[in-house]
Amino acid sequence: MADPHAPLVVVMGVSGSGKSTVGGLLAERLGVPYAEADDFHPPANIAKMAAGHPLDDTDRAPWLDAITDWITDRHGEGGVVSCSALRRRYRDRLRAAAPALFFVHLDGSEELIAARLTARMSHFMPPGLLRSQFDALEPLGPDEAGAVVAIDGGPQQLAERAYAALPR
Ligand SMILES: Nc1ncnc2c1ncn2[C@@H]1O[C@H](COP(=O)(O)OP(=O)(O)O)[C@@H](O)[C@H]1O
Ligand SMILES: O=C(O)[C@H](O)[C@@H](O)[C@H](O)[C@H](O)COP(=O)(O)O
Repeated sequence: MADPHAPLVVVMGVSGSGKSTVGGLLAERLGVPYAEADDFHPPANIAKMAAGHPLDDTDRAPWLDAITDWITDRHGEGGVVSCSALRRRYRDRLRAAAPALFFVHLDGSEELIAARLTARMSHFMPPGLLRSQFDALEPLGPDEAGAVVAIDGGPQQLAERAYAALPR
């Protein structure tokens, strides 16, 4: 039976902030399924980013729709999805699928994230797009259910910080 208290969490932040790493560990800790937002992009979006161009709202629409469907399916069952969710209106869209959706924003300096991105191997996202991600980023508003987690620390430590930040 569905657990009405099963947490449904979006791990958000700019490219390279650690969403996939921390999201996977958090899902394990919670014992709920994990989804990687990059898997929801149409191939054209991946090609555009790989070619060094930031996505716009039109590109992101089908991607957000697909993530919204995943969240709708997990509503009442719990789950963790990594998704940059940079703009408030993107988060509003995701939240419409599950009003109790909780956002964990992985927050760190551009310098630290650029260093991690540059070291990351075999990924389509060029580090040169990081500035555009910070430009698009709208931090969580005071009326949004969520928490900011600082990314200075190892993956397990950050997953514990994220876990501790979830509503009880
Ligand atoms: N807490 C951390 N400490 C050091 N390196 C990290 C940490 N979290 C993630 N990384 C590394 O930084 C890079 C970006 O992390 P990733 O999870 O892919 O970020 P995102 O999903 O937000 O793009 C990867 O190479 C990952 O192994
Ligand atoms: O909306 C966007 O501009 C993209 O979705 C972007 O935010 C996302 O971060 C990329 O898919 C790169 O993937 P990583 O975040 O895993 O680097």
